[in-house]
Amino acid sequence: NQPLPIALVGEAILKQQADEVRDFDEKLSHLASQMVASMVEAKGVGIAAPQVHSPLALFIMASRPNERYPDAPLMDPVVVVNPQLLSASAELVSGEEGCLSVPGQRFSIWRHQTIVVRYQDLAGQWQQTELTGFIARIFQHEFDHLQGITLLERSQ
Ligand SMILES: O=C(NO)N[C@@H](Cc1ccccc1)C(=O)O
Ligand SMILES: [Zn+2]
Repeated sequence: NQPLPIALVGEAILKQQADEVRDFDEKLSHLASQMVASMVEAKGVGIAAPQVHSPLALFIMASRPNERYPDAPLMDPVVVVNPQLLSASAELVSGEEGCLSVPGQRFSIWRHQTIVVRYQDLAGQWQQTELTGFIARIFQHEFDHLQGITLLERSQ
């Protein structure tokens, strides 16, 4: 799973609405593993398929403490397919975000503190869970990418 080139803000792929994933096959699993390799190489804690030039509704969340995010909570990497945002707290929280498509910059972004989400895993099984804090932040950031939105459109 060779790392893939990461699209930079301004490229059309980052402005598109991602397509629903329909085939839960080995190609999908291979793309997910290439995304993980690309994210790890870039020291990221998340990455969305459009960022590796694939307009699919698919992203990785993999919060872990590293030099870019020393306070990030540790979680097992999660592959999120065809995500839906079911509900979001009225409470918003401002926090620092980076984006692998906007290298070397940080932005203060408002996000919902808590969200309830539904998505499919690589086997196509539906999962539903509540996320909060930094992991909810990563989900919202990646979910934006699938709608063609980057943090530049969100920065206060
Ligand atoms: O660009 C991406 N993902 O799209 N990667 C971001 C993910 C992220 C999201 C929210 C807060 C911090 C970090 C990164 O810096 O690893
Ligand atoms: Zn991003």
